[in-house]
Amino acid sequence: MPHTAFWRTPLVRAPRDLRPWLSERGSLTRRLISHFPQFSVRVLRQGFYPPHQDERAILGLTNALVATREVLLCSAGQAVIYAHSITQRGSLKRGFHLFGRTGSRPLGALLFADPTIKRSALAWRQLNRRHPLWQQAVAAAGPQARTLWARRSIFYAGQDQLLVTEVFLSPPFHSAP
Ligand SMILES: C=C(O[C@@H]1C=C(C(=O)O)C=C[C@H]1O)C(=O)O
Repeated sequence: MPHTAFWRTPLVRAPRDLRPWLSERGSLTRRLISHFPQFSVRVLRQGFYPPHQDERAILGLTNALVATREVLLCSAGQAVIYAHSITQRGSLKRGFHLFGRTGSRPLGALLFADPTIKRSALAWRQLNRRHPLWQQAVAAAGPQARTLWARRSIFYAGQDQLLVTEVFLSPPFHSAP
């Protein structure tokens, strides 16, 4: 299943101010650093967890646990993005060997520093409270708008794939709940 399955909401539906963020093909981390003061990465969890159902279909996974990294990207201590990234266990020994050792450095800085790593097209959707990513964002960052814009794409290092999903939080990207 392509990563765009169920993630086909046209960008014109997004608030105008949010569109440049949703469509940024360069590093989102870099864009955040240039727009928001005191950028930091708060690692929520990094380890082996079951993938979400749609992630399993996208990466052709079995029920096995996948290497998972969940972070809040913050400005002055305020969460602005919830990011959820997964890759297969074997990829930690190959294309994404740095994934397990990223720590509180932004993953984007590593991905975009390597010219051999390629990125797929971006895909977008609005998440509501039934979606596990909306629930995880709320659990990590506190009350949120009823729907949140999110985007996802796959990074490729040879045969290895890393699926990165970024959820834009409120504030500053959405009005209050
Ligand atoms: C993919 C990027 O990396 C960002 C940083 C992440 C992290 O540190 O885990 C995760 C997703 C992104 O928001 C990027 O900067 O575009």
